[in-house]
Formats: sequence, C-alpha cells, structure tokens
Amino acid sequence: MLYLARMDVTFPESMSPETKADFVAQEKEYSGNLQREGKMVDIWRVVGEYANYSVYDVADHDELHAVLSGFPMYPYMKIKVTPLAKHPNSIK
Ligand SMILES: O=C(O)CC1=CCC(=O)O1
Repeated sequence: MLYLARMDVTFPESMSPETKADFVAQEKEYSGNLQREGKMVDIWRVVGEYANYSVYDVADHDELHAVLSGFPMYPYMKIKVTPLAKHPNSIK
C-alpha cells in the first residue's frame, strides 16, 4: 500500500545545537535505510519549512506505523498520513 505523509518537525527551543545535529545524523541514516529497502519511495522538503512530504510503500497501516514511529525525530514530529489509491487516469 502507498501512503503520503507530511511531517512537521519542531524541536524544543532548549535543545542544544549538538543534540539537534545528532538527531539530523540519526534521521539521515534511518531514512537512507528505508529508501534502500524500498519502503520510502520519495522524500521532498516543503520549501521554507522544517517539513517534508514523503511516500511509503509498505504492507499495511501497522507497518507504516512501525516505520513512522521508528524515526529518531518521531517525538518531535507532527505527521499527517494520506493513503493513496491508483488514479484511473494514470498511465503508469
Ligand atoms: O524533514 C526532515 O528533515 C526530517 C525527516 C524526516 C524523515 C527524514 O528523512 O527527514
């Protein structure tokens, strides 16, 4: 199943730059692994915001929840998920 997720990240103001940098590095590694596994199909930055749109190809809602809740930044994210179905006009 395909899902579109929008993730908005908000770190506490009290978080140190070093801790933030550590989260960014951990997130990059986790995200890269998901992409290599084919579970994250794409990810795009929302221009001007600390947010992304990303597309997941996973078995079901439960797997998506496991993937999303495994992000190191998960405690600092607001996530909106939209399940995707094939559009009848798609030529792919
Ligand atoms: O948008 C970000 O930078 C946070 C993030 C979530 C998944 C990812 O790869 O980065």
